[in-house]
Formats: sequence, structure tokens, C-alpha cells
Amino acid sequence: MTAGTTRVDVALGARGYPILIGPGLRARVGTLIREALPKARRAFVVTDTRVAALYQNDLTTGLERADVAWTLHAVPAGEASKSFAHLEALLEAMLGFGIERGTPVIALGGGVVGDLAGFAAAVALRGVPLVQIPTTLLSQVDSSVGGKTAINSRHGKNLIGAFHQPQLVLADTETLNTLPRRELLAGYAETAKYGLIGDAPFWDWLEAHGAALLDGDPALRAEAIAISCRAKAAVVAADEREAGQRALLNLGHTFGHALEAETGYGPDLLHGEGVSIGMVMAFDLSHRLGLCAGPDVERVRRHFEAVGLPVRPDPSRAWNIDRLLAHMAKDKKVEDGRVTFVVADGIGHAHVKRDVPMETVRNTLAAVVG
Ligand SMILES: NC(=O)c1ccc[n+]([C@@H]2O[C@H](COP(=O)([O-])OP(=O)(O)OC[C@H]3O[C@@H](n4cnc5c(N)ncnc54)[C@H](O)[C@@H]3O)[C@@H](O)[C@H]2O)c1
Ligand SMILES: O=C(O)C(=O)C[C@@H](O)[C@H](O)[C@H](O)COP(=O)(O)O
Ligand SMILES: [Zn+2]
Repeated sequence: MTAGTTRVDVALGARGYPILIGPGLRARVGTLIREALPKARRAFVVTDTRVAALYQNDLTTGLERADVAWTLHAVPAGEASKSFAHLEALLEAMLGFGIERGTPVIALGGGVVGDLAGFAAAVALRGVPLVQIPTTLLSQVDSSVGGKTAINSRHGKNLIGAFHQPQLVLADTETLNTLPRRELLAGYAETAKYGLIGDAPFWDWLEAHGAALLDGDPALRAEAIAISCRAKAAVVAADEREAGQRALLNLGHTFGHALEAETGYGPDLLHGEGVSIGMVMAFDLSHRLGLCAGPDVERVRRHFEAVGLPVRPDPSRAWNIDRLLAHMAKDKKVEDGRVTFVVADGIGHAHVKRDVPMETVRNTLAAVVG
């Protein structure tokens, strides 16, 4: 392996794969894809218009050098592309290109491209290979790993999807240099999630180094991405289809997804921003349930505020608690009509709780949007 590249393996037996993390990987992309998929002579690249302008040439030049013919399909940047309409257009383009069972789909971009292209790869011809080339912090620490793919429905976030693992993940850390700070912060929320779930020393480390990481320190970024990928790979290897502990990766998401649904999946609230607010709410809920000490709730809120993440929903908007609760009732973790929450006994000690009184959830919501 080239110096400066870290490898993390997702141990899923025959469906296992490596995650390579480091600078300059996009220059080696053709060779790396040919190594992972030796039979691939053609590839279908999916990206968004912003990422295409920045990184399309690097990728396609690499593919050509490795003798892989390609075509490229770009969707508009932003969450709205995770829709039926964009999925349909993408699938028709893939079929029009003449993809075969062995033709890889390459997702070049953030979590939106990864989730959409991943779902298309899961259903086209009942499944074609997938390569993830994540270009946002969020996608490098989270969405490119683990095989969750999805689009949104008018009924809620990620409600239509499939588990479809990639065969290779290439996280070129240099691509983060062009990422706007707001997007970096959104990814930072999902990074911090691993500390809050089960790694208190990582949370301490982020409190110490988070600001420098966000300001651009490449070594700190690479370290945080590797720690996050190791944490996610371990959870996914133990519980690929979320029968149990994988639900911990949903910390803050029941609240966050409800906020995203209320804002119509537009640019007002990014997924990572919803997760930041949602994790503060999950800690507040845990405190109300007598599980988590008040100082830990404050510590989470203070660190997110200090780096510039939102910790409460936009106060200039009229939020309706009943509507937020109705969104939560559509969450994929609902069992027998009861919403499942990820709560915490403290920083680094999250667990799943199925008997949370909705009145307490209402109190958590009322404290910030009432
Ligand atoms: N599948 C999973 O396990 C999983 C995990 C977490 C989040 N998600 C999903 O991921 C999505 C959010 O992903 P995201 O935060 O990456 O958002 P995104 O894909 O919308 O990317 C954010 C923005 O940054 C731009 N961009 C991407 N890379 C860039 C770069 N290197 N330089 C400059 N601009 C760049 C994009 O064009 C876009 O405008 C949500 O839909 C969320 O539900 C999925
Ligand atoms: O990989 C997982 O498992 C996660 O929960 C990661 C989350 O960050 C991600 O946002 C996921 O898509 C949310 O879960 P979902 O099942 O509601 O889609
Ligand atoms: Zn998420």
C-alpha cells in the first residue's frame, strides 16, 4: 500500500471490502478499481454537477489509463436528488448504456450520490457491483461504508432502499480541501457520533482537536476518518442489517430525520445539521429519562456550538410538535407502533430503548421548539 494510505477492512466474508483512506487516491483510481474488479472493462459513473466540475476529469482520466471505458451521469447537487424521478432517470441511463451484471457503478460524490447510485446498483439487473468514491467528510466517515442505500419518500427519509455493500471504498482526503465549511461541519456531526455512541476517548480527542481538524489539518482529518471507519466497519460486520446494535448509528436520527422531513429535504437543513440537533435532543431526552447526567448534555451542546454546528432547530421557523412526532412515527425503527430511540447513559455509552414515553419526547421537543 502507498505511504500515507490507511486501509480499514469491512469483515463481511465474501461481501467484505477494503476502505482506503489518504491523499491523492483519485490519481490511482483506475488501477485500484482494476485490482478490486479485475474483469471490469466498462464503468458507469454517477456524480452530481458540483462534484463533476471538480473531480470528473481526475476520475475519468484514471479509468482511461486503466483501459476502463466509462459514461457519466450527473444529478443536481443536493438532497432533492434522492427521489423517484432521479432514480428513474438514472436507471434508464444505466440500462441505455448497456450495463451488465459485472459493470460497476462508481459513486463519485457525497452521501446523496452514494445513496442514490447505491440503490440504483442494488436494483439494476437485481444487483451490479458498486464502488464508492466519497468526496465529503460525511460520506468518508459514514455513508460510503456499510451498504445502506436509499431515496426519500413523501412519507419520510430513506424509506425506500436496500442493503447493497460496495466492493471498494476510496476516500481521497484531499477532496475535502474544496468542501465548503458548512458541509464539513455536517460531516463533523456524524464523526462526533462515533465518540458519543461508544468511544469517550475519541470524543475527548475531538474536543481537543476538532477546531484544527475543521480548519484543515490533513493529519487530524485522516485520523478522524480512519477512527470513524473502523468504528462503523466493526458495527456493520457485527450487525449488517440492523437487527440490533447497528441501530446505535442512528443516534440523533429519529429527531434529525423528522426535522429534515419538515424542511422538505431542501437546503435549509443539511442531514448532518439535523443529526447535530438530533444528538443534542437525544442527550436531553436521556437526561429527562434519568439516564444521563446534566453535565454530559451540556458538554455535547457546548462542543457542537463551539465548532459552529446548530444545536436547536431554526427559531425563526414555526415548528409543530405534533407534526414532528408524526414524522417520528414513520421511522424505520418503529416496532409494534412504538418508536425506538437511541439514548445514552453518558458520553460514549449509547444504547437502544424501546419504551420511551412519548410525553418525555414531547418535552424534549417543547424545550427547543415550544
Ligand atoms: N448510507 C448511509 O449510511 C448514510 C449515512 C449518513 C448519511 N447518509 C446520507 O447522506 C446524505 C448527505 O451526504 P452529504 O453530507 O455528503 O451531502 P451531499 O452528497 O449533498 O454533498 C454535500 C454538498 O457538497 C458538494 N460536494 C461534494 N463533494 C465536494 C467536494 N469535495 N468539494 C466541494 N463540494 C463538494 C455536493 O455537490 C453537495 O452540494 C443524506 O442524504 C444522508 O441521508 C447516508
Ligand atoms: O449506517 C447506518 O446504519 C446509519 O444509521 C448511518 C446514518 O448516519 C445514516 O444517516 C443512515 O442512513 C440513517 O439510517 P436510516 O436507516 O434511517 O436510513
Ligand atoms: Zn446519518
